[in-house]
Amino acid sequence: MDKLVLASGNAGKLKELSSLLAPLGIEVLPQSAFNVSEAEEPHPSFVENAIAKARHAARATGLPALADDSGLCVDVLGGAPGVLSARFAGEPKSDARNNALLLERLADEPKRGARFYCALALVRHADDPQPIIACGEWHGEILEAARGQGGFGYDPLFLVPDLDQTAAEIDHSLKNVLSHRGKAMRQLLDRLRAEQQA
Ligand SMILES: O=P(O)(O)OP(=O)(O)OP(=O)(O)OC[C@H]1O[C@@H](n2cnc3c(O)ncnc32)[C@H](O)[C@@H]1O
Ligand SMILES: [Mg+2]
Repeated sequence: MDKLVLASGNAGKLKELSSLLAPLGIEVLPQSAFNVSEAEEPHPSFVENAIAKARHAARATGLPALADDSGLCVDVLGGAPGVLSARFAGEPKSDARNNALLLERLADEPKRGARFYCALALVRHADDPQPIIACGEWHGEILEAARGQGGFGYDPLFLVPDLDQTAAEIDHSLKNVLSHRGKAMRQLLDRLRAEQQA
């Protein structure tokens, strides 16, 4: 494998995924370079949606594809917004409206535990029967007001308790060390390396 398509249209994710993939030393191209349309994400689990997005991009490009399906799961909301995180406040997708709705749902709520979850799926071709799957979680708490300018999505509301900083206040490289996406990607890279050595 000397080339990989990143099956995502999210600029924040693309930036994080590209820097996490740098050690692999292969050419990584966003699906926008091939005009790949947005995939359907109809499934109830992150893993299923990640596989669907990876297959869609591989089918459209003829190249191996890596997809990320991720989201925020809030304990007291029974895991919502979960797989609906990107469209929590409806169409069109808006981080600002999603964050406002999350604050509204948690108004006067003392229990604010939450986690980010990331499922990565890599397919070598569209019908690959053995996708490489890796998942990661990042635990934190939802603040009552946004803090920080970095990151994307729900980062300004996601407090990392040990640091007393939000995911939007820590720098990009520290987020990649701690995050759901960073954890999942390190696992995926280990599996890929093991496969290359086998
Ligand atoms: O499907 P693609 O094209 O990859 O882009 P998307 O933004 O629609 O991505 P998802 O369907 O996986 O939805 C994930 C949403 O979860 C949120 N999210 C995921 N990872 C996050 C992170 O690291 N920081 C903040 N929010 C995150 C953010 O709102 C995303 O839009
Ligand atoms: Mg999506």
